[in-house]
Amino acid sequence: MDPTPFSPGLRWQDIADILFNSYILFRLYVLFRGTNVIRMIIAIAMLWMTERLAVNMGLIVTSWAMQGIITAAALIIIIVFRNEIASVLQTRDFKSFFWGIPQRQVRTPVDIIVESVYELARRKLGALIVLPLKKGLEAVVQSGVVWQGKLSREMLLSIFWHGTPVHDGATIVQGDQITEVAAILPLSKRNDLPGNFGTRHRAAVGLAEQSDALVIVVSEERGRVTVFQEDKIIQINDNIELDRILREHAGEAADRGGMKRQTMELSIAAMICLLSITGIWFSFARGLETLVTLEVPVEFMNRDPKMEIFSASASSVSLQLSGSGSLIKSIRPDQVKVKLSLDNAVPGGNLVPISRNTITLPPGIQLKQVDPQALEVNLDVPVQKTVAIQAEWSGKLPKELILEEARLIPDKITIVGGSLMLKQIETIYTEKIPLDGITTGGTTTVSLVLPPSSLKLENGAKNRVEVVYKVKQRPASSS
Ligand SMILES: Nc1ncnc2c1ncn2[C@@H]1O[C@H](COP(=O)(O)OP(=O)(O)OP(=O)(O)O)[C@@H](O)[C@H]1O
Repeated sequence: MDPTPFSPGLRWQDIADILFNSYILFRLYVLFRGTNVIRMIIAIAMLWMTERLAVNMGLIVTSWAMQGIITAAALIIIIVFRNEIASVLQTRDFKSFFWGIPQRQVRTPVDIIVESVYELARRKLGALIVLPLKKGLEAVVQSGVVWQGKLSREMLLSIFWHGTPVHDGATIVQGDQITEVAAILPLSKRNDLPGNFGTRHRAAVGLAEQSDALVIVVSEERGRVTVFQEDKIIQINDNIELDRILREHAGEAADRGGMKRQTMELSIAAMICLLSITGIWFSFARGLETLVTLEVPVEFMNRDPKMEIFSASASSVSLQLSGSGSLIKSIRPDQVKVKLSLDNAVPGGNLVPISRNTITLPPGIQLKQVDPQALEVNLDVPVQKTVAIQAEWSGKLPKELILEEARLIPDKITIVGGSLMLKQIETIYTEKIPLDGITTGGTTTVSLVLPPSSLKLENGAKNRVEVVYKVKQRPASSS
């Protein structure tokens, strides 16, 4: 099939690659949407794009600085938002990582809060309850104790009971969950606050000023309930009024998750994920084509177990590969393999071709050239043979002497090699023993010469023989 102009040579694996990674990115977005983490991730993605642009334009210092900022920002995300990340991960079940759209706002059980607040007021237990809306609170609230518990009247009463170690500070309620307790809120610096407002009330005013959260205070001294929203301070007269205000706040939160709005938001997010991954994929897999030559060792497979490889014309081959610069740079040696099958090999010489399907390459890398294109591989059945050893003399004795006798110890040796090779070998020679300079008999120790390197001596046999020789005066008649 002729590939489209947009996607020259795009394989089904490439499409699967893009779709799979886009889906993973989309799932991350779904998990973290609405939190500050996602805003930071988007900021990092934009920095990364700027960095790529700077690299392409050759802006050395900008790209270098961007890289540093990206690394620092990634660390900052993990450190600053560790509670938010933990709370997202802990409140989701395994299935929701891969499927489904978690409701961003589970409706806050207003009646439970109203009932608990009035019970706290009746018992004169001081309380500070925060109901966040859209903005994350990490930047303004000093995190207290992460608390993953379903909201209930009993839970709220026990948190603010004096004997509890976490009764100091604020409790944060998200949807139907208590997510944090003993949190420290920023104190307001306003100087027009009523005289009876101590630090609890001042902390409530401070948070309401700096976020869109609604804060409820139960006064320990007077048992009064006050609600703080933006710069408003609402003295609550009865539970009906509190119920109304909380419902308005919860309704606003739920509205933000309206179906139409949500579908629109998720469709745009899915689109952006798909476009980003496609962009990354193309810049990664289809960047400027780069060539590289690798020397790869050859692996032989499927050899008849009775036979051995006695020699091969090369132990490695040179592969010329092409692909995008980033893919070429990321090749690991274990990803490139040349595996030659010897299942049709016969004893003796075999010409084994190195074709494309004997070479394993990482995805996205193309083979341009192989050198050599075939290997001469010598296989044979290994056998043993005992052969005679002969001394190899070189040079000449002084004129008046002749070699009377030469004895080798041992005079036979067992060698191991391919049956075809051994058929032709009856004698093994010593290395050259120079005759020049010999004037008397003697003994010398010399090595053996094993002609083809594939021949070996039997296990334990020494590669040296002793040569005992005698010389005598040449008879006058033979000179
Ligand atoms: N910055 C803060 N963040 C969260 N909670 C705080 C903060 N400052 C004080 N608190 C809470 O307020 C309590 C002290 O309340 P304090 O009596 O000073 O305030 P108040 O406004 O007079 O309240 P109350 O009417 O209940 O006495 C502390 O024990 C603590 O639980």
